[in-house]
Amino acid sequence: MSVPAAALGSVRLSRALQSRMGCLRSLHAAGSGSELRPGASSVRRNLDVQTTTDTGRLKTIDDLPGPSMSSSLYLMLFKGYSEKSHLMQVLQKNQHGPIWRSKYGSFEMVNVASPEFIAQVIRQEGRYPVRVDMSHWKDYMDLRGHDYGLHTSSGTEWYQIRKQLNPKMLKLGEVSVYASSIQEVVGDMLQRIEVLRCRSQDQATVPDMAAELYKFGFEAVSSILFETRLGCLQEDIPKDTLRFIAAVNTMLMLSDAVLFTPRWSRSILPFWKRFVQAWDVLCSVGQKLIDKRMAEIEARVRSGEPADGLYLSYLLSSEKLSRSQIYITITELLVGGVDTTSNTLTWTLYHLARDQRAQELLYGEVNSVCPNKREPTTDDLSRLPYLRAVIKETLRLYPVVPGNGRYVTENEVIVGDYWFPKKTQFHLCHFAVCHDEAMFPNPEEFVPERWLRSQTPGCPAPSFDKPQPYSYVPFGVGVRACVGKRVAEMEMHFALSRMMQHYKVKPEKGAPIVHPNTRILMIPEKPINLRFLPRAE
Ligand code: HEM
Repeated sequence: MSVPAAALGSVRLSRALQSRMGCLRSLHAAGSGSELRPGASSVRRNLDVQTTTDTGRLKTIDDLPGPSMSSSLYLMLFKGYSEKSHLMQVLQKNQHGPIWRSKYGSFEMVNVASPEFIAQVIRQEGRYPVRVDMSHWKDYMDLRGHDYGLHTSSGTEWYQIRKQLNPKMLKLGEVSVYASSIQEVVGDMLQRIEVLRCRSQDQATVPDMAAELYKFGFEAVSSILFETRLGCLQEDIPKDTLRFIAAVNTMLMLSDAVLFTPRWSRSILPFWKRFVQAWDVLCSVGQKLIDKRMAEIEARVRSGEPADGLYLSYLLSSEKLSRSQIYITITELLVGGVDTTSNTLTWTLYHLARDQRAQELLYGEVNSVCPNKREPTTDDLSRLPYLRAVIKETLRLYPVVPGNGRYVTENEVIVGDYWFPKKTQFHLCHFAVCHDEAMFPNPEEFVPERWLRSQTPGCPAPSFDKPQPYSYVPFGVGVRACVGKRVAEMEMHFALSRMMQHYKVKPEKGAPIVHPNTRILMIPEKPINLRFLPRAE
């Protein structure tokens, strides 16, 4: 399953993007050509960027290099890049340099693939940044009279929601209240791994780890957002939970198809109808869970008991968001928070299984901080630098959202010696930067040590320079960066440390090398089966 490009801001050079050109409204103000080319000095005022040109004049989008539409289509249709848009970033950066233009009919976008240029876009993104138009999600919300949530809203409306969510999602001290819920889910996942491996022929292999970790991701984030357990990790998953999972899947799967096809075709083609049905299930199950929790809180308050709770209780009790804003916000948080963490964990295990040296270093570190398989606490996590480095390195190799977007509406933007009018769509090519030899030596190798700043027992002394700012932004950057970052990290850190305590992970015999495909998120191109060998008590 994948999260829609627009939802996570992944503006891909792919089939999705070509098709999107018909759906996104024209991104440039009329006449963005040479008649708008300003003198450098007038535009540089108020802009926090350093730009110089030989002529003293800034260039425009028309001066940018870039592939023709036909050559991009050729790469995608005949050269196998349709699911490898992350590699297309690298290819086109090598061909055109760190800034280039892509044109698909009337849809244009500016790709930037250096830390400096990403920084320049972000510094000029404005107070209320927008990733990309989410018109198809908004159409659904409008159809049903729902409010817009975090992904869909913009301007002050987005800011009003985001302001309420940040304190309980991004403050380290605050997110530690979710630790026990996450640990409970991790415990269930370990039990499931045990059942699956014992059931396998060799008493070790768990097939398709991505699918198993998806269930973990769904359960973990739901346990925080809905303050309830959905049973995703049970042998018999409850019917309503299956409907819920299927609805998230269908909605995301159809999201691009709905965006690709013109509005007039919605009554003829099946996509829109099924998209609406999926959203309806998603919203109704979500709403049912929220209402149930609300009734429980009210009953506790009536009987004089404290209404302690996690995230939902906080939102409900703060009364800063309307009930309908809460419904949609929680649902959108869920949509953003499942396969991002589960795919990252899958890639982490894939690499550790193939790199026993790194796995043993990690095991040694976890074991020294939490001996005898003691469950790590949030305090322990701060004493596990190698654990954090392993996750960081995985997100460098496989930034699960490989390209981010900024549709800058508030400002004109200067990048390098180019000037862009308001309403320019930028594509921040994070994957290309993370795989740039100049930023990260031996970029294709899995080297967690490059993230260590102090000596870790058993590890070589750190010999890597601190990464350049903006060269590593897997959670996005700026005020619109991922709101679930801290929760995601906690989930991944607890899950990985406890898996290491209990098992040595190895690849299946003769396991193939698995490369990523980008279907909006970077997912394994084929199932990853792993052997779990219990560690001695
Ligand atoms: C490995 C895990 C994750 C990664 C790599 C990731 C990455 C991202 C990225 C790149 C963005 C776009 C940020 C930008 O535009 O600058 C984003 C946005 C978002 N993410 Fe995550 N994410 C992860 C986990 C989560 C989780 C667990 C949740 C929910 C609990 C979540 C909820 C969201 C939401 C709601 C947004 C939109 C924020 C807004 O528009 O204000 N993400 N994420």
